[in-house]
Amino acid sequence: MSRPAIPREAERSTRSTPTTIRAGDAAAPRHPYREGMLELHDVTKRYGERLALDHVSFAVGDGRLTGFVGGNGAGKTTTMRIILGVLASDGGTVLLDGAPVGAADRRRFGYMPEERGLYPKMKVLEQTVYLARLHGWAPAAARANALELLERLGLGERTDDTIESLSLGNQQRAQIAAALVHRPEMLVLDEPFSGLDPMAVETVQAVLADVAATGVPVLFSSHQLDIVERLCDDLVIIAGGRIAASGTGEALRTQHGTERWELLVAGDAGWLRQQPGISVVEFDGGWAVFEAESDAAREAALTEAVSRGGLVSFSRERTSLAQIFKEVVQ
Ligand SMILES: Nc1ncnc2c1ncn2[C@@H]1O[C@H](COP(=O)(O)OP(=O)(O)OP(=O)(O)O)[C@@H](O)[C@H]1O
Repeated sequence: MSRPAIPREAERSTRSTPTTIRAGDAAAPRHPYREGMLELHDVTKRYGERLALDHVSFAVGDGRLTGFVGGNGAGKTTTMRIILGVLASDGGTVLLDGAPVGAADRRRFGYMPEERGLYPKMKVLEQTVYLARLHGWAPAAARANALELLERLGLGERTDDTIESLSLGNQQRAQIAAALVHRPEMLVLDEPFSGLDPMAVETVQAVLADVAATGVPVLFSSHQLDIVERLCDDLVIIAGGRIAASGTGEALRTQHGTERWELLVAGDAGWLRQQPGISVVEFDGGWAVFEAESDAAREAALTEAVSRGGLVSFSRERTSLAQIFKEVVQ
């Protein structure tokens, strides 16, 4: 995966970036555009008696948009805070390119926390530039990055407004700009799509896809399964502090999705309910979605539809993430 052509280190101020030595390669300083992945191994976290994370393991590959999905209280925020080092785990490891993630790595991460943290009285551009400067960017480059990003996120007209004067959706866009303005090498976003209107969702999706396309690993949590399904390369599903499933959408479909079939006939498809080995999941007049207990049962249903006449279509339904989610968390 190719990295952006922008010479980031050269554009930064003279503040030096700490050098990390790769495990197993004592002589080589870490390349600023690293390739590799973020990995969690057996990460465990307790809050008093409550076991919030129970041996959580998964990976976020370079250039992969990874959706982190789970119900309320499943452990997403806790996991993200541990990745970012704002919370200590009770066990397990977080690795970047095979080496434990340290403070120097984390300075190159981008993070959008659950509790949004911009200064309400500060102007949008001023705030965004300030955050880039905190990460070591020189003034002119910080301003150029901030302006480009704010424009892209639809805040080009609002750069001189204070954060508190923005609508909640626009504050959210500003928060996303804040997480991205220093061109992070790893991006972690807690619910970046919550509270966004459909146009803003599209804009943010495109921005995140572009960031991932430069080779950055991106992990984001969301309750909006349709967005996750559309956007993600990989998925991690967490339930009750344990990883219930992870992998590409296709792999999860193959492993977990119960096959469903969709039938459309010109008349009424009510007869399908009486078909042996068939269980109707959704029904509306001549349209039905059903599961078949065997290939023979499915073929018999199709034969019956043909013999009754008026068959319009018969196809396999693509398993939705919502369906997989229900299946793996129950
Ligand atoms: N500071 C805390 N003290 C005690 N328990 C906590 C604390 N933070 C989280 N928990 C508990 O740990 C579990 C995981 O919480 P977490 O916030 O990580 O879940 P989540 O998946 O992000 O949920 P949501 O989607 O609702 O934001 C929950 O049972 C929660 O109540």
